[in-house]
Amino acid sequence: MCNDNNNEDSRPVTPSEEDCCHSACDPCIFDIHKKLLEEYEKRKKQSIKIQNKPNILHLCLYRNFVVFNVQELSECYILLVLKYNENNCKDCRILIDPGQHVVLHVCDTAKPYTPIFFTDDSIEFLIRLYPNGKFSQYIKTVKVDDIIHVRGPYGNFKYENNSFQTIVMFSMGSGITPVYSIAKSIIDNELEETKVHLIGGFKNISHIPLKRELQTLSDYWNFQCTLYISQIQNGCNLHGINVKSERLGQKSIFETLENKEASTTLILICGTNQFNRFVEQSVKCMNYIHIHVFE
Ligand SMILES: Cc1cc2nc3c(=O)[nH]c(=O)nc-3n(C[C@H](O)[C@H](O)[C@H](O)COP(=O)(O)OP(=O)(O)OC[C@H]3O[C@@H](n4cnc5c(N)ncnc54)[C@H](O)[C@@H]3O)c2cc1C
Repeated sequence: MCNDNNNEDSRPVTPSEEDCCHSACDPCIFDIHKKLLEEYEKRKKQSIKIQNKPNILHLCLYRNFVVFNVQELSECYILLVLKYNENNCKDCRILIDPGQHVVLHVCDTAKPYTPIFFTDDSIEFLIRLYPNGKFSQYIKTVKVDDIIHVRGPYGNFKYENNSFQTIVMFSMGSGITPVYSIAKSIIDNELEETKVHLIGGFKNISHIPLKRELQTLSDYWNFQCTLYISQIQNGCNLHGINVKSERLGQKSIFETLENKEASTTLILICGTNQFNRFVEQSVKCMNYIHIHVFE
C-alpha cells in the first residue's frame, strides 16, 4: 500500500505493479501515491524552513573536512569523500544545490570542484588527474584523516521542478560533474516528469567516469545517456548507454536536438571554454534560448 506506516513524516512508499488492480480506478493507487508524495514534499520543505538548519559550509570561511575515502577510479579519475567531524555545529548540515561547486584548499593551492553527491555531513567529488596538475596530483597523495579546507557553495544555476519538458546536457570530460548531479536529483525525484538526456564526450573508454552510476540512471524511464568516444579501439558495450565511436561535434548536436521543441527544452553545457563556446553557438543557431553554461 502507499502508506502503511501512518506516519506523516515518512516518505510514502511507492506502490508496486501488483498493488494496482488494472481496472482503471479513479483515482488509481498511483494517483493517490503521487498526491501523498506532493503533500510529503511540501511538508518536508516547510519543515526545512522551520528548522532553518544553518549550512556547515560558509561562502567566505574555510571549514575543515577530513578525508573519509580516497579511491583511484581509473588512470585519470579519483573519487574523494570528505567528512565534517567538528562538534561545534551539531545542528548544521551541508546544503548545496545540484550543479553548484565549492572551493577545495590544501597547502597553498585552491581549486573549484563540483560535488557529485552529498549527505548532511559528507561530500563526494570526482577529480580528474592531470599529469602536471598542481591540485590533482596533490590529491593523489592524500590519505584518510588528512584535512582539506572547503568553502562555498557557489554557482547561480537554479532549477525549478518540472519547469521544462526536456533537459539536454552536453558535457566534456570532468564537465560531467555538475550535469550528473543535476540529472541524479531530477531522476531521484518521483514527482519529476522532465526527460533528461545526458551527453558526454571523452577521449577513450578509460576516461569515462561514473559508468555504473550512469547505467543505474539509465534504468529510469526519463533518463537517456549517450557517450561520444573519439579514440575508441575495440568497440564498447555499456548496458543501457548509447556509446558512439566519434567526436561530439556539430552533427551529433544537430541529431540530438533536431526533433526537440526549443521552447520547452533546457540546454546545459559544461566542458572546456572552447567546447562551451562551440556548443553554445551551435544550439543558438538551432533557435534554442534556454541555455546555461557552467564555467
Ligand atoms: C566551477 C568549476 C567546477 C569544477 N569542477 C570540477 C570537478 O568536479 N572535477 C574536476 O576534475 N575538475 C573540476 N574543475 C576543474 C578544476 O578546478 C581544476 O581546474 C582542475 O582539476 C585542474 O587543476 P590542477 O591544479 O590539477 O591543474 P593545473 O595545475 O591548474 O593545470 C596543470 C596542467 O593540467 C592541464 N589541465 C588543467 N585543467 C585542464 C582542463 N580543464 N582541460 C585540459 N587540461 C587541463 C593543463 O595541461 C595544465 O597546464 C572545475 C572547474 C570549475 C571552474
